[in-house]
Amino acid sequence: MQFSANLGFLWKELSLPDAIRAAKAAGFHAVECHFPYDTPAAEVKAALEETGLKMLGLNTIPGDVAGGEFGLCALPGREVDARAAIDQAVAYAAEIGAGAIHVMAGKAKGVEAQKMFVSKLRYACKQAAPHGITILIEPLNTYDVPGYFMTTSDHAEQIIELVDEPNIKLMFDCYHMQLMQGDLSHAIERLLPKIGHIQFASVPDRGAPDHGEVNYAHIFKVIEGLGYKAPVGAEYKPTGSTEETLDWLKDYL
Ligand SMILES: O=C(O)C(=O)[C@@H](O)CO
Ligand SMILES: [Mg+2]
Repeated sequence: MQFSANLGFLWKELSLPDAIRAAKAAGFHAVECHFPYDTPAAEVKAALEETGLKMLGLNTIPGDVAGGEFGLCALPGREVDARAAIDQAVAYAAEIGAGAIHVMAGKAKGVEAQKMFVSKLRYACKQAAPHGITILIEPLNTYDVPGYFMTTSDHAEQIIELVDEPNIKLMFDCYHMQLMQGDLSHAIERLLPKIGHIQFASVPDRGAPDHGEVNYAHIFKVIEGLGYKAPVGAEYKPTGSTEETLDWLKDYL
């Protein structure tokens, strides 16, 4: 098994380049992040080159989070902002050699939101394809993000079918999926051909994967047994320092 450190949550107190270095020192095989845009891409690229780690993915901007937004690309009427968010993510990802972009839908419901999201995803796929970048969509749980457009893997599959582009995939976050639907082992097996990235955290507290209602030693065996080789994303919120939460990783180094 290989693991990616999600630097949106791990080593959050460090600058992004230093967080990349910390992930390398801890033994992670790759990194991923949420919103890298305050850090010049050249600095991130230099840290990736120095450590030899790949940035697996980043997100489109969430919009006005303090004002309740969490993504723009399914919001009817926000065409210009959504395209700008996608253009920004593609330019940044291309510069640092990132493999994927999570296009964040936002909080919206209904037919117009669905039309908006599908059309923005087609746009994102087309912009990303020349750079070899995958577009990811991620259902989020309704406890953490009430009102988010997409909350189940069934809905994500429907969107992927409607978009109908070769470079759109599902971000299967075990944390969200356990909260929304459970049955993780079967779901991962069934959805595997559509999965572009897997993430994990304990449930329900979104901590390290060594406690809570999901047995990740088992889930990692399932993933490995299915022949999934890409690094799986540790996207959890450390209590205290990140290093203190990494005992689980030592079993795989
Ligand atoms: O919240 C998550 O889970 C993510 O993976 C993020 O990309 C969205 O904030
Ligand atoms: Mg996630």
